[in-house]
Amino acid sequence: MLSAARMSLGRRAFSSSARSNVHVAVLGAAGGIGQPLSLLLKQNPLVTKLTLFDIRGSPGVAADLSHVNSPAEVIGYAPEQDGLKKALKGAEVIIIPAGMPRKPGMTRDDLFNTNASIVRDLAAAAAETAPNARIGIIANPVNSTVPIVAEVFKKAGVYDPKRLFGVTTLDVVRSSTFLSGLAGTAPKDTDVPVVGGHSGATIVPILSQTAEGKKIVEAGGEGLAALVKRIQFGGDEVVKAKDGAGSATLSMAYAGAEFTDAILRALNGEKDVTLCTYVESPLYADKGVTFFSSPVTLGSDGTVAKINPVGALHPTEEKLLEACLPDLAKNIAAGVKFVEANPPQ
Ligand SMILES: NC(=O)C1=CN([C@@H]2O[C@H](COP(=O)(O)OP(=O)(O)OC[C@H]3O[C@@H](n4cnc5c(N)ncnc54)[C@H](O)[C@@H]3O)[C@@H](O)[C@H]2O)C=CC1
Ligand SMILES: O=C([O-])CC(=O)C(=O)O
Repeated sequence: MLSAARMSLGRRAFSSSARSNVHVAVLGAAGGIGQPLSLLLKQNPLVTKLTLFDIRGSPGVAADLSHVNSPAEVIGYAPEQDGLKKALKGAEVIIIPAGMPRKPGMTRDDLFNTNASIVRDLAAAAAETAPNARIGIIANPVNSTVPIVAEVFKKAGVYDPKRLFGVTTLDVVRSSTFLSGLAGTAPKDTDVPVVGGHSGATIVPILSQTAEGKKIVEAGGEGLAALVKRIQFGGDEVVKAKDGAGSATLSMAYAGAEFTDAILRALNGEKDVTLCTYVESPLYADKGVTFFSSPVTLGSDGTVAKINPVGALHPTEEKLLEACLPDLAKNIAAGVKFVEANPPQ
């Protein structure tokens, strides 16, 4: 079993010996997630340069953020005059929240038609201009958009699976919040690994691997079912409450900042930084699930060093995992097929 530090939540270790040259690019920076995420990254002392790109509004967001008195230089680029390339040039970490959010009644897969091509085109630009960057994909449906980026990078001949991540941190954040709320524990001490993918039944919280969660799993019944459902459908809860105005933005920005911070900390020399993230994975590849989220340990270059297995599961969690795999395999295949049929121009 892995240590409780696996999700790295609430454990910001800002070192005074921070590497002084980490350039982070945010694509989709003027959106509901992009703006607060960029604000949180501007506050991170491990970031020294922050470039913001969006099809609209990023120069304004950058001007605003540049008045915050933290070290990171912030520059916003519009699509004109090769703005995307300029935003990507020299980027070591690229975070992509560009894309349409859900409205009530939609599934994440309903976003595929719009977001697949947005992510494909941004990935093609990244493959050309910043092929060695670490890339975190927030845009939904994550289960498919991450394989899309992989296929685009393969076509460009620059794919390194160790550098590509799907951001599933919000599922870990939600699990920590919901479980600690029930157990009366401190959220920062309540780390729940969440494995699988990022939509409905593909989200598999492993509650039994925490002391508080184990009690709930062993008690079973409606209490367990309600907690698992809330974690798996936390996104729907926000979509419904926002009533047509989008999906989770602030909690996602927080989660995206935590995800990015994990990469920055690994780059800054912190050892054994481990977090659940959706990566190309051998764990269930024999079932067609070539991408899977499990606890991943980062190396000193902020890339995947070790993909850890899911660990011991309670029988109810084994069932959740069984239900996850076929859906995930379909979502991955859809992403691969999309790039085959619609290669980047
Ligand atoms: N991974 C996760 O856990 C989560 C993922 N999401 C997803 O994140 C995405 C963004 O959500 P929001 O920020 O709420 O949406 P939003 O609509 O507020 O912002 C999206 C931004 O992307 C920009 N954009 C669109 N096409 C672009 C392109 N080709 N290049 C650059 N920028 C482009 C838009 O101009 C807009 O500013 C959605 O797909 C949503 O489903 C949302 C919450 C959690
Ligand atoms: O639910 C959505 O569409 C946005 C999302 O991925 C989440 O909040 O987990």
